[in-house]
Amino acid sequence: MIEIHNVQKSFNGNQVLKGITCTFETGKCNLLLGGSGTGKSVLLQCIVGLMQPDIGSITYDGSVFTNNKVQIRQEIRRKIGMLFQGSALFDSMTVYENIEFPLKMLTPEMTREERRDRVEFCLKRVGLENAGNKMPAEISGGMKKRVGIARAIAPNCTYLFCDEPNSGLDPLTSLKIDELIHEITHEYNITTAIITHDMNSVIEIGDHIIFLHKGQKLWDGTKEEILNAQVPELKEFIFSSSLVRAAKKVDDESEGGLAAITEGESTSA
Ligand SMILES: Nc1ncnc2c1ncn2[C@@H]1O[C@H](COP(=O)(O)OP(=O)(O)OP(=O)(O)O)[C@@H](O)[C@H]1O
Repeated sequence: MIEIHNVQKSFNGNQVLKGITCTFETGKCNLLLGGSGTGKSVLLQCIVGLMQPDIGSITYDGSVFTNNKVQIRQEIRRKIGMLFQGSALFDSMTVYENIEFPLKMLTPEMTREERRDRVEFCLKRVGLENAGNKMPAEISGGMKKRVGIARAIAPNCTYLFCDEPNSGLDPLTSLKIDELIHEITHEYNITTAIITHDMNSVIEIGDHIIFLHKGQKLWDGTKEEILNAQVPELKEFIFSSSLVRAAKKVDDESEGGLAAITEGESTSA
């Protein structure tokens, strides 16, 4: 579990994070939801140590991360896997080499054969067992995300951070990437945090959702609870989604629209 307590961050007098307190639960997809400019990326950067909060604390499974000794921060960092928005693969390396890269960096004690077994396992787990020799330029956006996921989990990460994993993908590919992240999270009991403003993802994989608005946490709960949340800013955000509006229309006209979605029946599409 990652515990975030009263995290504040300002830039030149502009307070971007106004005292965020929340938890990312173990073995769950924790979604950081909110509109543009609400501070999701800044919060994520503070959590992984790319940025220092002005005030507040971040604790990983009981180990304090903020302002702790370099060695302890490095130990925590080694357990973090990142899936970047644009996948951020190394263009000059093959898919195999991209996935092997963090193993070489983080686990120098592994033999070449052990690395090969791990890379092949991860490639298989993300459904790319035949793509190891391809270059990033030769594969689709969805495949690149899969490689990014394989690279993130290769060193057996305990924590997985995904920055808008669906950006640039068509709806069906987005759904498959969401499902893959969700499966891996539950299978390996990873604490996963996902930045998103996609209501589809909320409905598909939102085990725990944290809604940010103007640098504040206004609500958190599950995907089953979110449609009944009585927070005006959250309601406005939810019903700005055309998917939810369409489902509500069905709900109003008959039975089962929104309920059907929250029960996951939309995945059959
Ligand atoms: N390094 C920085 N220096 C100054 N201001 C920054 C910096 N990083 C972020 N900001 C500001 O912080 C605010 C929140 O930005 P952030 O990127 O966290 O939003 P977001 O919720 O992730 O938005 P989006 O969904 O559009 O990516 C913005 O006003 C942004 O301009």
